Amino acid sequence: MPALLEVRKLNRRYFTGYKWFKRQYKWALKDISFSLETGQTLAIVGEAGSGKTTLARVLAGAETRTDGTILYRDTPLEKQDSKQRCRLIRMIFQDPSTSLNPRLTIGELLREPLVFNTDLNQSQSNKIIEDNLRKVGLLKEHADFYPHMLSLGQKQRVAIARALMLEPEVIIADEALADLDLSIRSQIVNLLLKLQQQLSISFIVVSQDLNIVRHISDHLIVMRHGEIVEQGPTEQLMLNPQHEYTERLVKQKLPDGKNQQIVKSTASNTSNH
Ligand SMILES: Nc1ncnc2c1ncn2[C@@H]1O[C@H](COP(=O)(O)OP(=O)(O)OP(=O)(O)O)[C@@H](O)[C@H]1O
Repeated sequence: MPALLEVRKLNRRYFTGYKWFKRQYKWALKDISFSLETGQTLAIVGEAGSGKTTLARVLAGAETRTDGTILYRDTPLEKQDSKQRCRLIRMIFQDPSTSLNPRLTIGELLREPLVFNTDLNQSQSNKIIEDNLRKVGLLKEHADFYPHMLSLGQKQRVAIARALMLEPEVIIADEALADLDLSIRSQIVNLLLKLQQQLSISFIVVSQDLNIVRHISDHLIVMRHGEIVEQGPTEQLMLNPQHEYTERLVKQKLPDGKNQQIVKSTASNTSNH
């Protein structure tokens, strides 16, 4: 069975200007290869500037790649039509306060992806909006609210509902939990795990927070200067890092990590994290 997503030798460079009349480039991604299975969570970690966001954006189609291949079930992603591709991979951003248009109600924000990508009528769309608000723990009445009327945690739930609207197979969360306080963050982690169990969604989670990463991910990619320095099962990488950089990262961000059990949580056992 082919992987849901397989990424082979992905590169992204940015033009940075001229030096002695020669074009100069910055390589944000160098020969990135990995695969993602259905219902699994892949976490991408690394210091600032290591290429995590660029990778997330290239995968989501928000950024072009310089070269390399992305296969969706053995077929190049670009062979999917653009609507199909939009449905396949959705993205959630760090700050819902800026990613949600303040002039639109929650209902209008959730309706947008349906309007652009489906032929559903008003009442069919209303039903999907209501269903997805419920799935993320909000009420159907929230459809009439504006973003500023919601807490940060509720806004991030709306962002998740918006990502769910087209029934994607992959959701990419770029530091989507970073701005939330600890208890709200636990609730959102729990929600993501519950959605994954119910809907078999695969997640790609970009995070600097190794505490979150170890609870949420099955596989881990460690990036540095645009390259993958190490990848493998999360537990294995955190308990027995092979690369000096991974070891340093684990020691730095998870000082007592090696003494703690590192397993992906299920929705039912995360309530006290
Ligand atoms: N549009 C661009 N033009 C030129 N360079 C860019 C551009 N976008 C990103 N870069 C560079 O590519 C590298 C990777 O950036 P990226 O934002 O992907 O890193 P990151 O790991 O997500 O960092 P952070 O954790 O700070 O978000 C950085 O050196 C950055 O300066």
